[in-house]
Amino acid sequence: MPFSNPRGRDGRLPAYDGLRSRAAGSPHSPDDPVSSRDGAAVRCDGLHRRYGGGANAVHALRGVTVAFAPGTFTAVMGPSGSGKTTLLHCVAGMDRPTSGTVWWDRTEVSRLRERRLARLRRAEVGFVFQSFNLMPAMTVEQNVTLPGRLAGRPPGRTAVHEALRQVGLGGRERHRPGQLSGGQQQRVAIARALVSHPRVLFADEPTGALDRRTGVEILSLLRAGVDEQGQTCVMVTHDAVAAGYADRVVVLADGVIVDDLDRPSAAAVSDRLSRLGG
Ligand SMILES: Nc1ncnc2c1ncn2[C@@H]1O[C@H](COP(=O)(O)OP(=O)(O)OP(=O)(O)O)[C@@H](O)[C@H]1O
Repeated sequence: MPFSNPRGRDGRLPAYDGLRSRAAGSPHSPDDPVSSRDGAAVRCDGLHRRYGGGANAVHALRGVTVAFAPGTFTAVMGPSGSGKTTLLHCVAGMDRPTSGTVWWDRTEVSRLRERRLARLRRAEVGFVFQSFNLMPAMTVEQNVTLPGRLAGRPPGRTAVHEALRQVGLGGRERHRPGQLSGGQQQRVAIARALVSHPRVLFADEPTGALDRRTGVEILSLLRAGVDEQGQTCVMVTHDAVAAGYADRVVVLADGVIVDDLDRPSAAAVSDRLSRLGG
């Protein structure tokens, strides 16, 4: 879905009011960067992911090494089937690489046993999906608290209300997802992802199911989280202009990184992708 160019003539992104007031309380604010072996919030080294075996094996990732610095917004792009979602799932601890390592700060998560990984993932990683993935029978408030409750660290009521207020949904705590628009549901998903102040927010095509205007609101919200809270965000997208909200664009093709672009224009991204056939 195409979006209008988010940057003004001065190259700046439009301001968004959401999330601003949480900056001071964030454990990952720009003044307090997450420390790690090399300063990265999350990194992976030599990541391979093979699905199946023998003649039917699919090599989705073929040696990906990439690090995401704290307080930055990265877009992951590439043709369909290039391994974007697989990379996101492996780095977010939702899938196991066949070989290679994934680090969150000083913890090598690719070595952790399932239970410990699940607990750490719920506490340290936020995930926003294209299809929102809310529980329809639960209220908005219950949806936002669910990952924390599963991790044994339920967020306080004040934190939940504050997170909802910051995504523009104050007063909707008792609504069910079915009573909200698509954009509002994605805002609930963002509040759910951010309420625990995750090390990294991963988003897989977060605007893919939304109209253009609503998509821009969601991208602005993600951008504001980076600018105002020092949130680290990694987003898979097919849209070059959506990628314009990011600081950096990592381009995948056939399971390897073929480009790593610093604040490219939408035109430069489109050109790179069209040369890849994406
Ligand atoms: N569970 C699976 N079993 C087998 N093959 C898979 C599985 N998941 C992904 N693949 C394959 O791995 C490759 C990479 O898939 P992936 O979904 O990561 O690509 P993508 O770049 O995110 O694609 P798209 O843009 O179409 O969503 C594809 O060839 C895909 O068919």
